[in-house]
Amino acid sequence: MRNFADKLIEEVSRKNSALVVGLDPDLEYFPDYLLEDVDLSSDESIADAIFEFNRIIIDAVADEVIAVKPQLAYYEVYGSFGIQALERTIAYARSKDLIVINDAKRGDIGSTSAAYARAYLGKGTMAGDMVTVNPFLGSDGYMPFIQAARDNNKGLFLLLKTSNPSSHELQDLQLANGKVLYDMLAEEIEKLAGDSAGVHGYSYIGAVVGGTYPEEAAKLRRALPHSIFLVPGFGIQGGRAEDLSEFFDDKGNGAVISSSRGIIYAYRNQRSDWSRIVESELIRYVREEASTAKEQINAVRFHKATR
Ligand SMILES: O=c1ccn([C@@H]2O[C@H](COP(=O)(O)O)[C@@H](O)[C@H]2O)c(=O)[nH]1
Repeated sequence: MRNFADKLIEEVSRKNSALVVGLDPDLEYFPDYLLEDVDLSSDESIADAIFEFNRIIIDAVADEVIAVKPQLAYYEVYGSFGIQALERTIAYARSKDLIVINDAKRGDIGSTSAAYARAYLGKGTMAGDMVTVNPFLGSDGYMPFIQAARDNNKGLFLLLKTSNPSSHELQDLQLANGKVLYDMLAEEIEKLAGDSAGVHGYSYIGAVVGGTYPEEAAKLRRALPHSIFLVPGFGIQGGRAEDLSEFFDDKGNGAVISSSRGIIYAYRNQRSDWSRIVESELIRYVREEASTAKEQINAVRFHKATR
């Protein structure tokens, strides 16, 4: 049966891109022209600037990426106006035929997870197509997301091996049965994903695997043949393009690579006077960076496929 992973894989193929752009809007890195008329004491005014920034980024990269990944923290910080900026961003991305992955990292006791799942995988204005889920409360914490994804033909990514430097502190813990925690979780995910594979062989139940951990990714790729990996950590966090082949399968499928700051603030690496750039320059730097990232990813994804 077709599922959301099929749609994701077909979009990667249609656009020849496995790149996701993260929308982590931070005023500190906005060019001056975007802040000229902003009242920095007003969350409403800031939220308008955030949406405007996102709109420009989406227009700049829409042909180069398959999805946007709003990081919810950057919207929640501005309260209800921030949430409105998120809702407008989601609607705008959808109008450009982009998949929306809400990076929410939600997870709670079952009843609360069910409410989160309705919010992010239901039909409301904050709902995207996929959501990141924290599975560390156990199966009653993540099953409501799986049910909601199945019922609404959407998808999710369970945190498995995250990109941050201290992810080993808990995720790599050796258990009494001799297994490592993330390997154990991978076994649980595969039981669910193996039963819900779509026509391209992948489930709508994916996993987050950090681009900073290619060795672990190689092992997890074998353990999870039915789960698409959402791979953050590429670029600014140190994940290297040449290591990304470990995240893909032999057909060049099975992973989407996310980059936030490296793309949306690309102008900061190009110009020491970046704060003074005008809109046409912002668009050019961001588009060029997205195009470069897409090509770098394609080089390794297809390299593995033909090896
Ligand atoms: O393991 C994880 C899970 C999520 N993230 C999120 O992705 C972006 C990364 O931003 P960059 O600017 O590309 O470093 C950010 O929103 C994180 O919260 C992650 O980095 N690692």
